[in-house]
Amino acid sequence: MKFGGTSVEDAPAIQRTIDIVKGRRDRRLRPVVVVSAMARVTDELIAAAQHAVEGRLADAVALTAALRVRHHDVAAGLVGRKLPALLADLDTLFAQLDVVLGGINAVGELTARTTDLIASFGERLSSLIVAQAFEHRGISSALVDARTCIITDDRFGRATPQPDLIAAAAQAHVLPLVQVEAVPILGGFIAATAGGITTTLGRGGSDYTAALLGRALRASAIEIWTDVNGVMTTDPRICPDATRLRSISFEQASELAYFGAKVLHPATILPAVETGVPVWVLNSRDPANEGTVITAAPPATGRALTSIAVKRRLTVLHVTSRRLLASHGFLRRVFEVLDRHGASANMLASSEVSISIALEQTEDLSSIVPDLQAFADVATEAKRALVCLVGDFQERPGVASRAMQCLREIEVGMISLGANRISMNLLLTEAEVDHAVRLLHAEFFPHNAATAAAIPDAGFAREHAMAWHLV
Ligand SMILES: Nc1ncnc2c1ncn2[C@@H]1O[C@H](COP(=O)(O)OP(=O)(O)O)[C@@H](O)[C@H]1O
Ligand SMILES: N[C@@H](CC(=O)OP(=O)(O)O)C(=O)O
Repeated sequence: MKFGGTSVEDAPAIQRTIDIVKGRRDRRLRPVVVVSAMARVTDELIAAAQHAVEGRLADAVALTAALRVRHHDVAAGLVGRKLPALLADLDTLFAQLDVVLGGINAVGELTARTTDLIASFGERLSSLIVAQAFEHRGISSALVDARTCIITDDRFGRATPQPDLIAAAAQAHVLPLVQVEAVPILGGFIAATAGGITTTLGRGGSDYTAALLGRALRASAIEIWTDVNGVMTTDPRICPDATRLRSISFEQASELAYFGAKVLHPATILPAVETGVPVWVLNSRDPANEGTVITAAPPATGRALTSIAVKRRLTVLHVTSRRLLASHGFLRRVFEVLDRHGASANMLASSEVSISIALEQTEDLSSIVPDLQAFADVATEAKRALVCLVGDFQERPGVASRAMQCLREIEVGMISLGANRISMNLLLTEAEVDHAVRLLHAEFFPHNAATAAAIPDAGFAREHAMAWHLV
């Protein structure tokens, strides 16, 4: 069971989280709990590191002081007499954090490795509080440092998990607790190399931690508890009339997650696909809601589209070969550059002598562009966003033309269709993307509330949610 930042953001949220876990235990299930940092904490830790490296140590320390007050306040609402000991443990972590920030400031350098160390404090703090809060509620639990279980390579910032090492570590550190009916509590997102250096799984990576542990422990379900009723027809922050999907396939959910549906980390699905374990997305503010179940073969919905995702902060590189004809080998050279920088293209369009590539703004563009300019002309367009329409494009051939007709007044910079049977991607400016999503959502989900009620329930949802257990 993974509880995201919003599910542990304050004392009432943590109490709701404990109620949900207790509900599972009352049904004789044996949960393992993964928690994220409290909402917005990871962003603030990274901002503090940025202040420190840019010479503003006072601003960095002011941010950590505010985080300290917030964590103290949350702890005060949860643990009764054990509060002084918990505050002392929290302060030990805050003191370590300030030492690292001081080091960043002194050296004037912030590496990916140090950023991971700084970011790790969010989950280390939240898991400490949550574990104590469980104890205070009389639920036997144990804090497990995720860095002893989630072993990765040393690709700091987005490390790659090592499944065999994770399986062995989870069997050694987590399973014995489950067997004595204690609830293991781990921070998500954080990990370590086999040599013990702190890494992270990339932003939003707590979902991935839960899925990795689920596979390692052969759990019979992975539950992602968040602040919405499940995977929706689009981001409800863009379209408040978005509705919950009762079920969705691994394949479609993975596409949505990769192309920006923040509700799920893109890698979460992989361990579940390998073991065939269902992934549930559930609302910790409304635990009675059935949520969304992600499985290999969900029931058909009869809808043309399943959902619409948005990925922002993209930059397009228009790369044109200087040899106008016979540019044999040109694409190979372009991809070699991307490969060298570990950059992956979110979207591509090509002609004989040119290729347009949408990359995440965070890629190392200041190195990629000069490397391409060694053999090509490069023009860039920043502030682009990708809209990903997910559905069954093979069964419903008219979807693409309907989408384009609907966006006739919006400039679409690139289109990608046909790479698979389940998605179509459109590239727009960031300024127009919300409007475009609202138009598309109104077109494909016109009477959303009414249609949702009319779709037959997956039927197995509630029963299935109650039936999982560790095998
Ligand atoms: N298709 C979608 N379905 C549901 N939520 C979505 C979707 N796309 C984006 N979101 C956003 O994802 C948010 C949940 O993700 P996140 O903020 O990371 O939660 P948590 O803190 O629980 O990990 C929702 O509040 C919603 O705004
Ligand atoms: N705290 C990390 C990991 C995470 O998964 O968070 P959340 O579950 O709140 O998206 C982040 O902000 O990236």
